[in-house]
Amino acid sequence: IAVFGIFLTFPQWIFGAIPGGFGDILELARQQGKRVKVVGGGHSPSDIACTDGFMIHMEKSPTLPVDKEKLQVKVEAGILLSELNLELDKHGMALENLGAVSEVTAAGVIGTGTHNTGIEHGILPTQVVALSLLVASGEVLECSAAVNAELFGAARLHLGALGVVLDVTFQSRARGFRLKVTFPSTLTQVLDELEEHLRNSRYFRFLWFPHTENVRVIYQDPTSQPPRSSSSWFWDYAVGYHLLEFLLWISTFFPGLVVWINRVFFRLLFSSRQESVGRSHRVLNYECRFRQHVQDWAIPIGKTREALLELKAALDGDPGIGAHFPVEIRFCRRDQIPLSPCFQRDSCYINVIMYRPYGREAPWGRHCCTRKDLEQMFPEFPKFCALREKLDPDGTFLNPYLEKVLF
Ligand SMILES: Cc1cc2nc3c(=O)[nH]c(=O)nc-3n(C[C@H](O)[C@H](O)[C@H](O)COP(=O)(O)OP(=O)(O)OC[C@H]3O[C@@H](n4cnc5c(N)ncnc54)[C@H](O)[C@@H]3O)c2cc1C
Ligand SMILES: O=C1O[C@H]([C@@H](O)CO)C(O)=C1O
Repeated sequence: IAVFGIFLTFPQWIFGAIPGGFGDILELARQQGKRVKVVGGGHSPSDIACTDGFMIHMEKSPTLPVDKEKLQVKVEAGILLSELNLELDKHGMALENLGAVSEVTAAGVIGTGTHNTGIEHGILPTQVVALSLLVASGEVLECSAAVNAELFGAARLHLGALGVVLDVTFQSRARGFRLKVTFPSTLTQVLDELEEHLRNSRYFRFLWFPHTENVRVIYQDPTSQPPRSSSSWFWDYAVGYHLLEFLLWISTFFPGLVVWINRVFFRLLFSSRQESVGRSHRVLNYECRFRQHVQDWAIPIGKTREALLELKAALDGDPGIGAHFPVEIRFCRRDQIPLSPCFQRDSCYINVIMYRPYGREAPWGRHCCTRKDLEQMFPEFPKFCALREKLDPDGTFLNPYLEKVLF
């Protein structure tokens, strides 16, 4: 938490009652030469939301109007998706897609471009149809495809760099159930059958178990079937969480154990076909277990086979590396959001994890992308930077992370 920061936990409506609201904070920060960051659920596995200036935290915000005709809902920026899921459920609605966890906020998920999987679906920011943004000048700008369209595009994946998102309007869908089907395969087979899997399921992803050929295929599509569960506390938690954490902790002293953990746990927990039916948001969210480092890379979908076989060869070629399972492979449809990893191309996401059993540090590298790299990866990056500089010439919303990595 910032040393000099003011940790403001008032929901926006309190600030709305104070003349100027968040605008006063910007003014105060300006007078004290401080910068301002907004934190959502604090779930980004990086320093992107950190600051030594003022930190604004909006929470427990009520939802605003639901448009049942258009199936749209306007929410305050700080609402957790876990709260929104329940609110929408009351209205017979649900978000089209969600990341692995819902303890994240409406403005946070468009801060970093949260995604799940589904080649017919984009990343979560593509579900946003409007938002309002308090910019450094103190002005509140309404943004949508029709109003301030260029800023709307940039603000749908804003990195916390454009201002304070005050509210977000999501396009949702009718609520329903999803059938989750999981079954074993091999890396070679799933890569050979990739097109077929992408046709078989609109929400297809798979988990590869490093140092093995083993893969767990997952389909999680809407269904009219009634709810049924396949979970078992013993296998999912006693073995799949607590025993795994203990064995990974042992492996921090004996790294050669990781290969065996990947093999044995695949056999124990992931080598049979399973089916279950649950509420959409419950199936899309999943158990992420204990503390971990994560890096999620997006590549052109056509490079999926090449990238994974290269990753496998690198691991097989270096017996000193013990890579934890799973490497999670997901797919998202192209979009027109300037800083989206799916900008104008269908993408494959490769999510690499390294658990930290009982908090014990694990060997982990940070991504080393610089502005130069990002200008190559994101054609619209210079335009985003120019827009950011125009809106916030004094860098009020910057922090060391954004300056090091982006600007
Ligand atoms: C267990 C776990 C599982 C995850 N699973 C997935 C997954 O499946 N897919 C995926 O893509 N990601 C996943 N993530 C990453 C997560 O979805 C993103 O990091 C997301 O941005 C976190 O949302 P948050 O509300 O916690 O935002 P924070 O981390 O608090 O902030 C994210 C960014 O948004 C900015 N911000 C937040 N609120 C505002 C606001 N009101 N105005 C302006 N800027 C704001 C912050 O300054 C920061 O730059 C996971 C993370 C964890 C910890
Ligand atoms: O950051 C992330 O964390 C989860 C998962 O790796 C947690 O175990 C996920 O899918 C992300 O993109």
